[in-house]
Amino acid sequence: MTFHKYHGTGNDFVIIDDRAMQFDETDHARIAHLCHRRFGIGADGLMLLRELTGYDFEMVYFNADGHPSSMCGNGGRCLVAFAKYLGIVEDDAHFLAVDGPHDAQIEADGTVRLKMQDVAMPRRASVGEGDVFLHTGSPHHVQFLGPAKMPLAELDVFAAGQAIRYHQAYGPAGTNVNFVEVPADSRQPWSVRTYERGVEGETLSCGTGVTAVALAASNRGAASPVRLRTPGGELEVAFNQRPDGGFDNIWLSGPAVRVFGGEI
Ligand SMILES: N[C@H](CCC[C@H](N)C(=O)O)C(=O)O
Repeated sequence: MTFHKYHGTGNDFVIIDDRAMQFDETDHARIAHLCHRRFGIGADGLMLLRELTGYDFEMVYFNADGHPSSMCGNGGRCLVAFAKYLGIVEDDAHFLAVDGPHDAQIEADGTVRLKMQDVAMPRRASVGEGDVFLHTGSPHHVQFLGPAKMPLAELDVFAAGQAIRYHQAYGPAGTNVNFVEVPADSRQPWSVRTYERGVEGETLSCGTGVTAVALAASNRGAASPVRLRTPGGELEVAFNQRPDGGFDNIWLSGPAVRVFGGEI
């Protein structure tokens, strides 16, 4: 069976064209093995592209722990790029993911723009002074590091992220955790580092995470489109804020790169 390795600003994935429905999605141990950084191919997640009536394709997503999870923004962008690589789509895509339908556009330079589901108004997080929580297809806790706090580059994201991810306030499902450095000028990129649930560590970027950060930053002076700087590269989030404080017409944009392929 052929696999394809993609990354979107360093958030990386094993992708399989499973239109023939050959892959056993219940074999969580095998998925975790394929994502293992030493004993497998290595990835933050694995995705299956499958056929579905009424859509160009269906996105089936698993975290590196081998279990299915909520929406993956960078994964969705990579799967659209893969669908073009397969010749399934040209420059527009309409697919179904775990959180519902998504539209996407592929620009001439390869940038993939992914429309996200509407997002409710951010709510005060029940852990962390001043922290907020949003669900952007995946659950995200957002902590803005004020000037008095440690610089983002020096933060122990694993320890700080793990403590919030497993905090009782988030129950057994937990959450992803994003730490944000507020730029002096809100038009500059907002720097983000993310601890990802289901990877159980820091990823080089997180698409639904930077989406949560951009929307939360809109209440701190950021205006659409917001540029987000992650250790894996730069992403952009455009959005409309509704009168009720929620958000719609949300687009996550950035690169999606095919790295290599092989057989498993
Ligand atoms: N780990 C996330 C799913 C992947 C999110 C991330 N890779 C993205 O790009 O949105 C979760 O279990 O909620």
